[in-house]
Amino acid sequence: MVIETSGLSKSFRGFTAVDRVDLAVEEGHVHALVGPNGAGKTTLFNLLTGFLKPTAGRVSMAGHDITGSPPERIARLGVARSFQITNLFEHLTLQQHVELALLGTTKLGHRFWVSDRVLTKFHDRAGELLDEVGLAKLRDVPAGTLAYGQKRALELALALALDPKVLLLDEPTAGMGLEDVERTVELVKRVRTGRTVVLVEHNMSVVAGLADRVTVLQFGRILVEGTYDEVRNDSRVIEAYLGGESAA
Ligand SMILES: Nc1ncnc2c1ncn2[C@@H]1O[C@H](COP(=O)(O)OP(=O)(O)OP(=O)(O)O)[C@@H](O)[C@H]1O
Repeated sequence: MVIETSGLSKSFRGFTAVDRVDLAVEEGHVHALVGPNGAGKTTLFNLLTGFLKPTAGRVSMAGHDITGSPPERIARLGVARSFQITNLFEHLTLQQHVELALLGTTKLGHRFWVSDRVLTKFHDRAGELLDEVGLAKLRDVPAGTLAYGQKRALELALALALDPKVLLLDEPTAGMGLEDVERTVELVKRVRTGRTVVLVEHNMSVVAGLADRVTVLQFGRILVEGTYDEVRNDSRVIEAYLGGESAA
């Protein structure tokens, strides 16, 4: 197992958002976390990446106990995360974004100033990564001019620049139109090779198309786990979603 949690819990002022979760993610799998709004998916994600510290329980990543470790240490173990909320520099080009991400993976990234010559070294690799996410043609435009789906693709390129063993995707298709959703599914299929992917995803056709394994959360707990076909026909899952809708 590349990711394992045991009894993982997170409470906010007495409210338990993640409740004794035992999650096991197999190496090479695309593992989806689904569940109705407020089920605890994002909180669990934040616990896996170190953005939140658990109230109880343990997390291990690639055999290392990372319980309570800061995000930087977890990232150094080969874990990269693509954020739901884009955090790009409007005026930097796509090429510059990826070059800086690549630079960040080296010791040079800690220097305040780096020569153009050094940046040039990353030029080719950045081009390859942009090509991988379908943005090669737009390499010289400022990120601020990109459409929403393209910004998400750029974010993925920035995560891939870290060459992660584990890629965590937080609602990669949120806010996308059908065409971008389909493109993103194809993209994830391409970049999953040699990696483990954990994704939080609301769109069930995306989950169906990508996930080897699905964990359904409800009220912070694991409700059901299995393949997509197993969980989609499970009466508890149907109930959880219908219950969520009627309450909304
Ligand atoms: N920082 C926080 N302080 C207090 N409560 C929080 C905090 N973060 C999350 N919660 C609560 O924990 C519960 C789980 O939230 P979380 O965002 O993890 O759910 P989710 O499954 O990701 O939902 P969604 O699908 O709507 O994104 C919610 O009831 C939320 O209000």
